[in-house]
Amino acid sequence: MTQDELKDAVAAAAIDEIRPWLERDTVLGVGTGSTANLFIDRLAALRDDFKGAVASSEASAERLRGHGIEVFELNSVGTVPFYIDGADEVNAHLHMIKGGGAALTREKIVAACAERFICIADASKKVERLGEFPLPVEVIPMARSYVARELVKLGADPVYREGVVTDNGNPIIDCFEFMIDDPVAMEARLNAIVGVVTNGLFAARGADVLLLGTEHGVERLTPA
Ligand SMILES: O=C(CO)[C@H](O)[C@H](O)COP(=O)(O)O
Repeated sequence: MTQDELKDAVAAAAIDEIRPWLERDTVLGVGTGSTANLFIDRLAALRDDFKGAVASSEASAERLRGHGIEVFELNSVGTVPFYIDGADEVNAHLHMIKGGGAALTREKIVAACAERFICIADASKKVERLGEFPLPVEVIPMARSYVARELVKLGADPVYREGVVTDNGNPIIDCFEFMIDDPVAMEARLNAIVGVVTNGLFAARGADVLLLGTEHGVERLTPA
């Protein structure tokens, strides 16, 4: 199977996971990226079975609306029963690196408001130790150089993501050569650097369920 077929298989599995719980007033949290896009496309068939969605990016909001799914502001919704999103890396504890698509801040906010985070990913995303994928850090523009120097002190090789501005108007720094032994501690450490808006470690609030697309079918994993 191709990677895209594995992504579509987990998108379908996520639909099966949430379908029994959908009610006419349900507002879902929906993530960003190619796997989330496949989920959105499949969600279109159920659009009359739930109320709408909160999106973690302008791109996902536009895709949802394109399918006739109403998009709500998070502030008007409060909590969502499910947040469904992909990941760049995920470990056995269902800690993740996210933000490859630069949507990490809104993803983390919607995830924080979700009763359950369902991570959908193809098998290439499952790792023993997080960090092979460069960790994204969204920063306030004027703090970019300062934050980069602090990241060097922590052992990272920070690289400014040229030409990328987040939906919040901020730049991204990607941390290369930065293997992470304790994702919960490192997430908090990075958050403490002045000028950091969000870092792409989703560990304090990891996923509750991982639907992992493998050659042998979709595996349903919960945190080790
Ligand atoms: O965090 C993300 C976007 O900011 C995505 O979830 C992550 O990059 C995975 O993307 P894809 O499903 O395209 O592999």
